Amino acid sequence: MPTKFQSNSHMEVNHLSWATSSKKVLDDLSFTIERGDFVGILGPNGVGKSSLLRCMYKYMSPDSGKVFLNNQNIDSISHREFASKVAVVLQHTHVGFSMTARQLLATGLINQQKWWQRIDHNAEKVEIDRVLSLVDLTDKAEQVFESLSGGEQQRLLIARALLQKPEILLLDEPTNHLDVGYQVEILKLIKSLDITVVASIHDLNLASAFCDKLLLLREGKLIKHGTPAQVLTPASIENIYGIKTEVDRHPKGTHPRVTYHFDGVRHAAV
Ligand SMILES: Nc1ncnc2c1ncn2[C@@H]1O[C@H](COP(=O)(O)OP(=O)(O)OP(=O)(O)O)[C@@H](O)[C@H]1O
Repeated sequence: MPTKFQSNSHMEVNHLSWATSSKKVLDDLSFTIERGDFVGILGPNGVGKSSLLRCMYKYMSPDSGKVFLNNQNIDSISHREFASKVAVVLQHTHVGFSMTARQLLATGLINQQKWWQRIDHNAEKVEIDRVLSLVDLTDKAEQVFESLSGGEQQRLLIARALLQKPEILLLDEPTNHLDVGYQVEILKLIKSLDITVVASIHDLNLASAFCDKLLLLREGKLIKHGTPAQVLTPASIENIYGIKTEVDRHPKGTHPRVTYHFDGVRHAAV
């Protein structure tokens, strides 16, 4: 059957499957990412979230199925053109040799330069200072990447992705390593960009508060896709994670709030 694109489709994953020699990791996944949506990918450890993202950013080819960007099969888009539209922030990024935060950010601008253009170092500096300030790392600009804390590295990599001015940002656990304050700050920042975002997230309450749509995976299959209220029900959470929860409305918003049951745990007296 030919793919029927939805009018607002920014990315489309169509019957995507991928397996290792011993395991079917992604099993016939189909969904549409609408333009401007912040989409969260949820599911237990090892369920295939990173593998799905890898297929979506052209790092890995699926065994079957297709991924479309602006209704164009990503296989037919050159890596350079793809990189000008889609930025990626991974969980573990190795920076091969010692680079300061500022030098690392400068590498994020290389893709945008055309060979006939002279590099405007002043404009580059202004742009780098802007994103350093956005992620609150101005005072770390001259520090070597490896000597930054895990959270600082994560924020710097997000800043580098923002320099690309992508239309789509794909993030693998962007809140990993971040303390609660920065988790909220980074998600607020990402949300304020007004671009399409797809991110794997473990924290159900943060996913509920920030995401427009959620994809819930189990054993490589898409179990639910919809708004946080449609996806985050006690039944689906118990089905996927095996824990009991209460789900009500967040008192400061309309999104679901998930409270975990800790049966059998003796809590401290108040
Ligand atoms: N290149 C590979 N070779 C062998 N197995 C792989 C490979 N890539 C992924 N896997 C396996 O596929 C499964 C899904 O891995 P993936 O990293 O996509 O899960 P995830 O949902 O992102 O997990 P987590 O939440 O722990 O980050 C895991 O069992 C993993 O070991």
